[in-house]
Amino acid sequence: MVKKSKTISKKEKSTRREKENKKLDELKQRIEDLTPEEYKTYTNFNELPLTADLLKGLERSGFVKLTEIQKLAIPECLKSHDILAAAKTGSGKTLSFLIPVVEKLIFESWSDMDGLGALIITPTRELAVQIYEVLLKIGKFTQLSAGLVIGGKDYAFEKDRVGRVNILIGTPGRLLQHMDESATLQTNNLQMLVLDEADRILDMGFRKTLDAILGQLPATRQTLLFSATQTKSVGDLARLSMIEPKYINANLANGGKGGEEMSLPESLEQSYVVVPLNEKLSLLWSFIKSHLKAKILVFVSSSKQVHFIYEIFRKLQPGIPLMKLHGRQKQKARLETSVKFTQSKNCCLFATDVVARGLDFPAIDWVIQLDCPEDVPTYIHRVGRCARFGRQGKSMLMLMPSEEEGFVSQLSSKNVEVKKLNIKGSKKKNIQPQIQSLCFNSAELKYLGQKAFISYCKSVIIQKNKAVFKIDELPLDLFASSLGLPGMPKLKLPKKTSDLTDEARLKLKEKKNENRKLKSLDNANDNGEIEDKDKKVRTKYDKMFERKNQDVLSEHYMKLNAELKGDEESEDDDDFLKVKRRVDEVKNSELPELEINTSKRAMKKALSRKLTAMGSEKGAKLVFDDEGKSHPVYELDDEETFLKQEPEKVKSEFLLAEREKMTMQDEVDKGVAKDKRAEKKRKRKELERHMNGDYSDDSEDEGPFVATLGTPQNSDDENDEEIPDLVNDLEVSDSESAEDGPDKKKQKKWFESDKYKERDQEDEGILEIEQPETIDDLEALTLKLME
Ligand SMILES: Nc1ncnc2c1ncn2[C@@H]1O[C@H](COP(=O)(O)OP(=O)(O)OP(=O)(O)O)[C@@H](O)[C@H]1O
Repeated sequence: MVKKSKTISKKEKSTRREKENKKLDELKQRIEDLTPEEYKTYTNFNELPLTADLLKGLERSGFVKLTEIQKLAIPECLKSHDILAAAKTGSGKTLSFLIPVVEKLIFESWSDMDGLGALIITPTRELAVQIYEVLLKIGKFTQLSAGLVIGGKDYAFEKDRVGRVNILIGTPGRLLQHMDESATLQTNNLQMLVLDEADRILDMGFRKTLDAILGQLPATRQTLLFSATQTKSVGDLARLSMIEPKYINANLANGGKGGEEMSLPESLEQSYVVVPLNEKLSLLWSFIKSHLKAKILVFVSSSKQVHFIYEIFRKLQPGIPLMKLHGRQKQKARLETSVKFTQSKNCCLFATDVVARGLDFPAIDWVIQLDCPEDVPTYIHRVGRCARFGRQGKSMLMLMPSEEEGFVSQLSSKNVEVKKLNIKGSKKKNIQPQIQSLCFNSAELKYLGQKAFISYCKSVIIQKNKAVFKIDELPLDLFASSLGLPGMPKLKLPKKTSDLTDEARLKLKEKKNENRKLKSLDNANDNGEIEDKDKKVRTKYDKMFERKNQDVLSEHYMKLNAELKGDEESEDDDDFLKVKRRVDEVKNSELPELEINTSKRAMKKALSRKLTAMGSEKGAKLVFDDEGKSHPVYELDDEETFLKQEPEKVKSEFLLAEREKMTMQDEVDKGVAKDKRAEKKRKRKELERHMNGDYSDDSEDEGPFVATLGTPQNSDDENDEEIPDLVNDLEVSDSESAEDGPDKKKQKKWFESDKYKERDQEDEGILEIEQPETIDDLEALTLKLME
């Protein structure tokens, strides 16, 4: 039997269109007539004058009741006002701007021909992904297309498609890159600009990039600014060309704690402890060990610290899954960690402030701040990662004695009351010896520790808030020991930390946020591809020698590197915080081994020898008497001097030092023995292979050395240093791109998977869609949304 296809006549079509237009006109009228008195009484989304397609998307996504900020902001945004909105963390700001964005374009009957209609800018990639996910869910039944400017696709692919989306979400650097480079991206028709976490985007670090973006947008657009901590700077508003903006503060409306602008959820329990810098890691360890069933988010100041703590704790095995997330990771790793952390019930994530803003991880039990945040807004955003949308959550801030007074008073001046906790001595376990032992046995860990030390010092020095951050009062030598370092890395600190001018600080922030890919586009070819002129295979050791701040690695490597580089000055531009160089001491005799043989195995052997040498007895120090005879130093001490040194103390110190040496030597011996066993095994296998007539090259086989020195993450993160901060590649899809794009196969396959089951629903052909888990999922979902 031939199925009759239902064709719609032209007349039917135009009647349908007329009906739709009539409905839209009615809605527009309702919006115009809507008064605050009226909308303040609303409780559900369906009371708002919203289009049926969007209401359906909201309902299917489980959004029924309005939150305070949604009730107040959505009607005013729909009325086309410029908006400055503030509301507590986790109170539903995302929907407050996404709903008006979608509605605005529907009211304007926006189509692919109209180009970019709305631009949503976020400070971090993870936040952009989250907003994109929410948009896909609620916009499922609309005809609009959306694009996400984030990692993984090649530039030419993006360039073609970026011009065909209606709503674009991204981070400032990558957006600007597309505005500058993609001819298809036309912004002159833009209706709406949204800055989520506006104060962060407007802050000094993003200033130049944002100004360049704003310069390309039409002034007639509507502008929405959302954050938990809002700017009211007149200068900022002028920069954004906002016209008589409406201030909406949901915190004041529902009487948040203290009626403050920066109030926090009532369900959040906040506390702080006072702990010296050198005891922080031990305290963190003890905390984690006593909360193995919790979901914990730990904030530290820098990527290097995250990396180091993660590696150390991983080796010490606390008994809870550990993760790390920071801006120097590859985009893929960042997204994978976000997904994993979202899904985990008990785990501990070490992160930088890249996670502090806007990210919505479900059910975090504890937010721990290992390092003091730069200001109160940052504190609020960090603790706001838990106790979201009515859930319970706890936070603990670690303050050093020198920070306590300053920061606690700054918190209370903003009505943020934090309870002081005293940790019982018995609850604390000192893990310094274990960290020292780990660093002693691993040059890589020691290197990470040194980098972590420098990054932390740098993060303190660049702070403006001198009532809290006082580098001169920190026990830096003890801190270095707590990171397992044999001594303090040699830092050249500015004479007075106040020497750092605002301009220097601004430069540093800008440098931190700058899109290195954008910068490198200067060297791009016509397709926008960046050509690596010196492309060659780089070994782990090449990377080691290419690292910035080489000097902290060890004197041995430092000397080698200086010689190899012909004593060039490093390009490290941290001119206020430089490590002193000692290149003059290099001897040629030290070079041949590395110059000639850099195969992995040879390097492993060399390092193993180095470790052995480090553990072995050093030559004894001798002094010479008048007759030229040598004696051990202690022999020549007279009794009086000897007694002055408190013999008992000297004896116990000597015994302790010897015991430590023996423990360390034992570890080294074990390592050497293991190496030898592995080498024997390799030789035996090689012999067997040769006997079987196999003479293939085996120079790249992985031996035990890799297992001792590095970790899979390490090698990743070495690359990370090279990776642009905002490597965001676009994932845009529309029906056309799905037909002809290179990813067609992949997308098709994705739709065939049982994740996205099509379900016939009488007249609508509704898609039942599970939560997307990967970027590919998202991409395909976008496609479906636009079909
Ligand atoms: N009306 C609603 N009904 C049910 N859940 C909601 C509603 N609005 C938001 N949520 C949920 O509340 C959580 C927090 O929302 P959202 O991320 O928008 O908060 P936010 O105010 O932007 O937080 P932050 O200041 O940290 O960025 C999300 O999981 C979201 O799905």
